[in-house]
Amino acid sequence: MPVIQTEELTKRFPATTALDRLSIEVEPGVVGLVGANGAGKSTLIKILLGLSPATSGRASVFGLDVTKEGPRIRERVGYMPEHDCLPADVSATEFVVHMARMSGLPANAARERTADTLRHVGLYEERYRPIGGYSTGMKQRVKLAQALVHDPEIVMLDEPTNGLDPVGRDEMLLLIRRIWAEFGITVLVTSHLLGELERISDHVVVIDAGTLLRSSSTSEFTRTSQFLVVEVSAEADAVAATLTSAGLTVKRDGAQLVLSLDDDEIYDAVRDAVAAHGVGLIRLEQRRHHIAEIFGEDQAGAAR
Ligand SMILES: Nc1ncnc2c1ncn2[C@@H]1O[C@H](COP(=O)(O)OP(=O)(O)OP(=O)(O)O)[C@@H](O)[C@H]1O
Repeated sequence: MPVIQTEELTKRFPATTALDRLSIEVEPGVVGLVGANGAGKSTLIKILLGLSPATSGRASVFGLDVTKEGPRIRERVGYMPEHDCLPADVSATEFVVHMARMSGLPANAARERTADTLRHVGLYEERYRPIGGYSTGMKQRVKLAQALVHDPEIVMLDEPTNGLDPVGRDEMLLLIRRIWAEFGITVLVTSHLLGELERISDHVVVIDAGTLLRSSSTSEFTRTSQFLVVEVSAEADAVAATLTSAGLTVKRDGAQLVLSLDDDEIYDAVRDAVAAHGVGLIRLEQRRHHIAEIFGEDQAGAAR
C-alpha cells in the first residue's frame, strides 16, 4: 500500500485553484515534491495532515482517510512547517520537550528523545540557549527536531532549505537523507529547486499550478532531463542525418547537434557517425535542461 495516495484531489480558494485533480502515490523512501512558488505544495501537505479540507477528491495517509482520521494520522506523522514559527525566548530543549509531551510522550521519554534528536540534527551543544539567538540554519534544525521527536513513520518537510546558505543547504540535505537511510522514516520534502531534491530523493513528483507534471524515480528523471551536445569539425548535417537514421533524436542548435540522452547506445552511435564521415569531434558534453524546460517537459529533450 502506498504511504500517501491522492485521487483527483482539488482545493479551490476564492481567487485561485491551488490543487487541480491531483492524483499521486508515494511509496516509502525519500520523495521530493517540486514546484515553483504557489504550485500547491504547502496546500497538499496541509490537506494530508487533515489541517485543511479539500474541495473535492480523496487523500489518504497509511490508508487512513484524511477527512476522518486526522488525529490518527498526525500521531504517526512529523511536520516541519515552511515559515518561522518558533518561540524566541525558550531553548531548543524546552521547545522540543514540549512538542514531545504534546505528542503524548511521558516526561522522561520526552527528555531522552529530545536529547537524542537534538544530537542527531547537530544542535546538542547549543541546546540550552534561547532560540531567539539562533541562526536561520539552527532554527531550521529545531523545526526538524520537533518533527522527529515522537518517532514518526513519515515526516513532511516544507521547504527545509529555505533561507540557508550553500553550506547550510548541503548539511540539511544530508540530514534529510539520513532520516530515511538510518531510521527508515519516509520523507516527503518540498522545494522549488529540483537540483537539490534530486540529490537526496528516490522519487520526484513535479507539480505546477496544482496539477501533476511528472512523477518518476529520480534516476529516470535525471536521465531524461539531460542531453548531449556534439560539435564536429565539418559535415554537421551529414553527421546529424547518420545519427537520425541510427534512431536518435537530433536537433540542430547553430553548429551544435543536441541529442536526447534516453538511448544507452548514444555514445557508440556518435563515435561511429564521426568515424564514418571522417570528421573531428570538437565537443562532446553532457548538459542539463533548465528547470523551466523540464516543467514544460518535452520528452525528446532537446535544448531550446
Ligand atoms: N489560505 C489561503 N487562502 C487563499 N489562497 C491561498 C491560501 N493558501 C494558499 N493559497 C493560494 O494557493 C496557491 C498555492 O499555494 P501554496 O502555498 O500551496 O503553494 P506552494 O507551492 O507551497 O508555494 P510556496 O512555497 O510559495 O508556499 C497559491 O496561489 C496561494 O496564493
